[in-house]
Amino acid sequence: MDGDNMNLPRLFEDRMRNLLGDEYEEYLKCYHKPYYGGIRVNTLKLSPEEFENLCPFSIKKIPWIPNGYFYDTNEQPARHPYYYAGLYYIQEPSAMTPASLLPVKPGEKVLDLCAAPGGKSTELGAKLQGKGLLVSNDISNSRAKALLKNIELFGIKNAYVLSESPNRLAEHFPQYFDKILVDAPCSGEGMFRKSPSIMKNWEQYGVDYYNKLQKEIIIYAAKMLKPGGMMLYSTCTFSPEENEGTISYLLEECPDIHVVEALPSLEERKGLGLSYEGFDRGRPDWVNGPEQLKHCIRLWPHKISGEGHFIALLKKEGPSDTDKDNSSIRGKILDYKKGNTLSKEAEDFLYNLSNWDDLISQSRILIQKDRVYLVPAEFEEKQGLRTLRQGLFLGEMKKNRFQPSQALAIALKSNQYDKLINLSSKDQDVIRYLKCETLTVEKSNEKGWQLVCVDGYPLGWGKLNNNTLKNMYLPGWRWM
Ligand SMILES: C[S@@+](CC[C@H](N)C(=O)[O-])C[C@H]1O[C@@H](n2cnc3c(N)ncnc32)[C@H](O)[C@@H]1O
Repeated sequence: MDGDNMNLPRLFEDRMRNLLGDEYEEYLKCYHKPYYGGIRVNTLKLSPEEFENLCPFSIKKIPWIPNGYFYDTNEQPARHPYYYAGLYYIQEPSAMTPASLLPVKPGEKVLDLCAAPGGKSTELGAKLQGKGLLVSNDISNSRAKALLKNIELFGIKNAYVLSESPNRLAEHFPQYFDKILVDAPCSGEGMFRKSPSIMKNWEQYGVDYYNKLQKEIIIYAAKMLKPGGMMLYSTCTFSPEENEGTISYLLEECPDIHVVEALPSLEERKGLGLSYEGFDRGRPDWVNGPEQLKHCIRLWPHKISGEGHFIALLKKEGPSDTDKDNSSIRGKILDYKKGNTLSKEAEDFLYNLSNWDDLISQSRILIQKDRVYLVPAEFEEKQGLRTLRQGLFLGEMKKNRFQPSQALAIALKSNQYDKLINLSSKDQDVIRYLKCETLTVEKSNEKGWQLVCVDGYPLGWGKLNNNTLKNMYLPGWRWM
């Protein structure tokens, strides 16, 4: 068996043969197997059990991800209204592993340094359950826009989306974060099967180019980690230089950081109903590095049902904060610019949402010009950072009207707003709504803003006048 019909770079083949020895033939067979599609449930909106009952596709549990499923790749989960309701993220199964193994607790300050398009940030945000702070960053502004959309679609309220270089962030956030994820740019060897075009990039830049970048990034990340904090480094590549090599470099530069065990104990696994069968360990011998690299995790496509990943969980020495749930922080109306206050219409709209008190007990209101935001109470405003989003954009005050935002609609639960238009996912009107068309509805006596839902999950706003629903769905998100 060989990978010839994949046209793998010759140098890559030689390197892999060298690394894998007897296993190399097994590894090559993967290039002739179908791709594994994965769906990860958004636990901000529903539980895995609720999703299993609702799911219109045939799915099977991913053994190592509590909220992850394989789906039949003949199906198109991105072409379903539930996708537009933010009920799940479509993600390759091994790429679900890093965020699932970083032990994030509600109330913590979490950084995702290389976050776009958000595959891991959306899970970190879900783990925070609306409490604490998520800073999601990507150096690329265009990629950060895709990240922003996914953060909003997931209904994450307590996120800042930034587009900065790691060194600028490190200047602003010294020893600030409880948890950091560094899903580093890499040579992408684990992506060759799914996206053969990545091979050209590999040949052009090579392993050394990325390794230099990774070493820079991980040192800046280490500077932003609190004593006692934890950082998870991951790549989707196999080369030892970019994996054990980067971690070995970090351990030398930062002697207060150590690799720790990332997988739950056998007993915990049983309790959680999870299995890590096929997971391999890091290889200190490949980089002449310290024994602790054995705690790293290697996912190989010939050993698990996924494309492959490298993961290292790291801890900085120092006391860990055990209970971070900061629900005691009381909310207050915070107006950064004196003289700007909520209009009566905005106040009426927002204070009439059920559980509004709960929302602002974790957050503060920020008004900038006519735009109203709910920002995490934990965050101190940082001047001069390229910011795509600060907390949850609630809406805009326009003369004597308040226009609620798409982000607010999708962050709400249907029981938080009393004027609902709830469509069935089988009703063609759902697609018409998502295509931004005007709908005719039977409800005629409730003028004004309506929250349009699919099977009880919010999609966006509409404005009702008699039987006509003016479509207020965000045009940039519409069904194409
Ligand atoms: C592997 S991808 C991240 C994927 C993302 N974590 C996810 O799960 O959707 C790596 C990201 O690093 C970003 N990147 C590239 N160079 C960087 C740098 N010098 N500093 C920070 N991020 C960088 C890229 O724009 C890219 O989005």
